Amino acid sequence: MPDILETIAAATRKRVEKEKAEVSLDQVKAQAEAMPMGNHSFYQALAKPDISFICECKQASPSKGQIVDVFPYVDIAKDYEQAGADAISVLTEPQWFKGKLDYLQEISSTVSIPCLRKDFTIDPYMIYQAKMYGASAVLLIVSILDPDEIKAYFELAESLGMDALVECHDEKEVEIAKAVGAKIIGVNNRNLRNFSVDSTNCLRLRQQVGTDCLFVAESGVKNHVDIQKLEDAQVNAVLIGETMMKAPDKKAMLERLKYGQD
Ligand SMILES: O=C(O)c1ccccc1NCC(=O)[C@H](O)[C@H](O)COP(=O)(O)O
Repeated sequence: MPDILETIAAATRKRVEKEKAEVSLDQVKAQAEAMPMGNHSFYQALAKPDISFICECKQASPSKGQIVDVFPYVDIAKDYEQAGADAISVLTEPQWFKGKLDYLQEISSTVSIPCLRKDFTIDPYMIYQAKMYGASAVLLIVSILDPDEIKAYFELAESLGMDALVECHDEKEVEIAKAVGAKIIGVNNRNLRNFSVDSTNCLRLRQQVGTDCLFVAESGVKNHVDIQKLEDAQVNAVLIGETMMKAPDKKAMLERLKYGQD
């Protein structure tokens, strides 16, 4: 029986085929290539000496179902920026995360910090779309791509002036990410096949990733103690979804995460 990740990847393949029938690859490619190189570097936003915060805009997820009922995504993104987020992750997957490419376009044209297109990239078409809709970076999940695809997609993103967050979950995937020359490696604490979250996963893989590339810790981050452990492990950035989405006051939550209770 296919697991959720395979199910989402298969649904994404179908979705992309439908989108290609509406707007051809040639059209998307021409539009993406005609766009200027972006002003907001995802890599630079994560490379500062202190830990960087990537705050996520998502209404739902497969593991949590509906996270928030009301989803004023542009206001949420503006709040993230004002609260001091370094980058914003925007879910564009429609079925399980209730995301949209339009959200990416509206958010990226409103804020002045880089936006990541958070989706299940399985086709170059999605990378051209990401550029068209204002992304500064795309997500490449190692477990749904083969190494040649990761390398080709990573190079395509760079040729369009974007970065790639190459996401891993275990040692084998980190080896693959390093071998293709990933410049930003994310380690997900969430096992995307069974939803279990182990907050020690990124700490365990920190050394293996090394310091030649940036390291992003993903999922399950709840409080200042979690952040302190990541800082101690010299993690460059942290990607936080549910905790930020559920916080009524984004600025207060980001301050609590950074500095602890006041
Ligand atoms: O979150 C899920 O249920 C999920 C299931 C299958 C594939 C991907 C999934 N989530 C993507 C993510 O990893 C998170 O959106 C991201 O890292 C933020 O996690 P969190 O802070 O725990 O919301």
